[in-house]
Amino acid sequence: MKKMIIHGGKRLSGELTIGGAKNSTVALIPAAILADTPVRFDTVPHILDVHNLKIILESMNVHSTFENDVLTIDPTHIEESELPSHAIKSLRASYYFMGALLGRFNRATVTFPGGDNIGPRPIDQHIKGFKALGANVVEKNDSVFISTGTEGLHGARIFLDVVSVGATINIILAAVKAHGTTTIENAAKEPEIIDVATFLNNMGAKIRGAGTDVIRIEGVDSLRARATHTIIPDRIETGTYLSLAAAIGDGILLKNVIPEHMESFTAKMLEMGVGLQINEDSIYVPRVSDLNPVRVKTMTYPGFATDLQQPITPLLLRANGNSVVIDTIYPQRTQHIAQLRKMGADIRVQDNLIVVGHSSHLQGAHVEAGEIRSGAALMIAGLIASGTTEISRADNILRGYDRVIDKLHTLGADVEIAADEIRV
Ligand SMILES: CC(=O)N[C@H]1[C@@H](OP(=O)(O)OP(=O)(O)OC[C@H]2O[C@@H](n3ccc(=O)[nH]c3=O)[C@H](O)[C@@H]2O)O[C@H](CO)[C@@H](O)[C@@H]1O
Ligand SMILES: C=C(OP(=O)(O)O)C(=O)O
Repeated sequence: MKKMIIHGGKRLSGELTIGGAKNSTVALIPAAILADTPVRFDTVPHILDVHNLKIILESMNVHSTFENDVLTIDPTHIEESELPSHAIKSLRASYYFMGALLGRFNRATVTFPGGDNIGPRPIDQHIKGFKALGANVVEKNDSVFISTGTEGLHGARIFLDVVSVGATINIILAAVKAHGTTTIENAAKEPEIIDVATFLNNMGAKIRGAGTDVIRIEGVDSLRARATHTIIPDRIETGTYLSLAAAIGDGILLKNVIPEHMESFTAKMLEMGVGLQINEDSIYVPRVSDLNPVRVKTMTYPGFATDLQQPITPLLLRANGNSVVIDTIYPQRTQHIAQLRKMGADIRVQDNLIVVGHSSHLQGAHVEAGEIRSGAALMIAGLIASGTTEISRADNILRGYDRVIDKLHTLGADVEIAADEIRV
């Protein structure tokens, strides 16, 4: 494990370019094994999740190369094999190998995924979808065994009881080569789902309605890549830097942004009084003086993303009054609270709400990144704080933030990654 060391209190300025979306990338890489040709992705983020997905691919004799933001994957010699449980456990999205292997081989054995510790994360809707497509699913000894008879998967109508990004994508991956038509109702609408559907459609898949709550998939026999797929910009990385820029910036320009994906977040910042300049594919954040407190309630897309409730918190600490945060997706996603309090933040849980009060001074401290987005919140708080902040378990940040140290240096931050002390 690594630690992030921040010497805070410096105003930051300049410009940076947002990377490809982590939550698209971690679905696109498993989706690549459905292809009968090599595939290429551009603007791939340099994150630990990609590194671990490459290890999983390699275990199946799927070679990949990653150079200059371009990831090339050759699944033409894929072999069924036992997937490395350490890599599978390192990220949540390894569950996409269930749908992708099922689509490719009509069977899959995958260890239960790992990922962020943000409260219960069942996968019952994924399993319900696989079963509806005709698969037999057995959960045993921390693994999920999925198989079909010789006839393979067939199309089905699936109504999701819970709106789930992962279940929606996993069912698409399984259904894309199934016999007949699959309909997913009450599907999730996140932009990353459209990105995955676009990639598959450009290879010959027939997926309609991605981005709405009804998705129709007509199964096809073969998928062949014809062009490089450019991954959409990461809206969570964008929101994190927007928060950082408003909290401690003297003028910061974020490039490679899709402003339509950011509306719930930018609307909240405008409500706070941040004079954002929103352009076609960039957003400029000027220096901010007074900030209004706001209420943040996380919802499925296009609502305010759960993955941004922690990154916006350091900005809420600067508002002139009490803000309130309610996470309806992951109510237990509160690891940042105790850590921010160590830095002198006025943040507490009250009647199931997170109340964030005005905190005029933050002091550097030893804190722990229990998960990716609490890590992002601590990183911003550390940049604001006087003195030195050491964030242990910083791998949780590196898991999903593209070249974060380089990007912070571009803005003038004093930050580095170091090996954490060995624990016995
Ligand atoms: C790799 C990836 O894309 N991760 C994102 C994805 O996670 P992930 O796809 O795992 O999250 P889901 O959209 O599935 O979860 C949404 C809600 O549904 C519940 N649920 C989900 C599946 C299921 O079978 N049963 C069930 O009850 C979950 O507990 C949660 O309360 O969407 C989350 C919600 O936007 C984000 O925080 C994650 O960053
Ligand atoms: C929860 C997240 O990631 P994952 O689903 O990969 O654990 C996140 O990106 O905030």
